Amino acid sequence: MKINGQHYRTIWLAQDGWRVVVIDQTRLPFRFETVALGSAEQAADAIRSMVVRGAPLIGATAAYGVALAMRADASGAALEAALALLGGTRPTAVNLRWALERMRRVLAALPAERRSEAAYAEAAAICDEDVALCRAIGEHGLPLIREIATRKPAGQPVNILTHCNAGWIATVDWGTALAPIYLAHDAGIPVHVWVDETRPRNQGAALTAYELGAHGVPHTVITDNAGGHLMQRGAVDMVIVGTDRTTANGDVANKIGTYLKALAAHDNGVPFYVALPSPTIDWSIRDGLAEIPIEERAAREVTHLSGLAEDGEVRPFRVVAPGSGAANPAFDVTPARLVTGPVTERGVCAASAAGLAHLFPDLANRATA
Ligand SMILES: CSC[C@H]1O[C@H](OP(=O)(O)O)[C@H](O)[C@@H]1O
Repeated sequence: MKINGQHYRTIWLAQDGWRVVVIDQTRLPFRFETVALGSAEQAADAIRSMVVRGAPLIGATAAYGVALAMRADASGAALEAALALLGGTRPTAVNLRWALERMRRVLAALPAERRSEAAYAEAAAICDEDVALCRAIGEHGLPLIREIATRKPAGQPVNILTHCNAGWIATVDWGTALAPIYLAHDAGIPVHVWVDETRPRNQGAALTAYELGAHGVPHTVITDNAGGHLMQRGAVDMVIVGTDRTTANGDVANKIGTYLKALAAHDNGVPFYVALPSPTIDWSIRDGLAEIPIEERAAREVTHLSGLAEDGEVRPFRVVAPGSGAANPAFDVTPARLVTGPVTERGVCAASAAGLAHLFPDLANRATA
């Protein structure tokens, strides 16, 4: 996407042709800073610390992390060590496992001397495919917004609520949940986005608001607890969120708080869509609550907030009573029954095993083969 007229992806090769440059998302929205990753260890640290975040971008960064490892040592042992290191960074987003398994499939079969070049090529392919997948999600989600617009009074915007950040910053480009919104805005359909701040890391207030503002999309940041109130008063026409792992039958793991939005949407008859690129589908599981690992992050992410201090510096502030503990589950699971429809790169379907298998027979069959 564009920032100040310049087009960016979220990950690219440095001019030296081998280090991997990423945007440091922990510094946004107040500082636009990049980091050049030079090793698998640095890539793992970037994922673990959320310098890079978002399921598709985590997968892409891990793929390049393997390429960095192969450039240094292309032995079989080094490959397995890199896969284990990167695979242990964050447990919920299945794109990480998907990308690493794909890198293993390509590289394990090659002689060591060909692995580095092949790894960079495969990581680049994963990135290019992600851009295409996300753009296609935008195309398939656009009619959903357009249809609501036809039922609104002339000039009245379609009010869309989103949670966390599933924009271009969470992917290689375009985003997932925000892709249909960008396309609707660019097509001249009046849209307005209610942006959940998304405690504790404030991906909504810091990243989604930053993205939408840069693209000129009207939006309002709200507290996480305001969404149900707005839905009760008819101020939300649809909800669209991202996902970090969706089961074969449509159960959705996404940022903590998503489930509560789905409950409020269900109670108020508001359509609840999940933007779902196929690498985020875990075909091996069907019970999200029982089988999706939920990341527990540090209590400090709850007890402290990072923000712009009066002196213009970005620093953390304590917002919880000293001595109080904090729990920090980073995701929750929304059962398929609360999901109106996954919006995938192949279309919108029912949130069910049949719905997903109908759109992806090639992937569903491979999983059960
Ligand atoms: C397009 S994936 C975005 C997805 O990732 C976020 O999690 P995190 O910020 O912890 O990486 C959140 O669940 C978003 O919906």
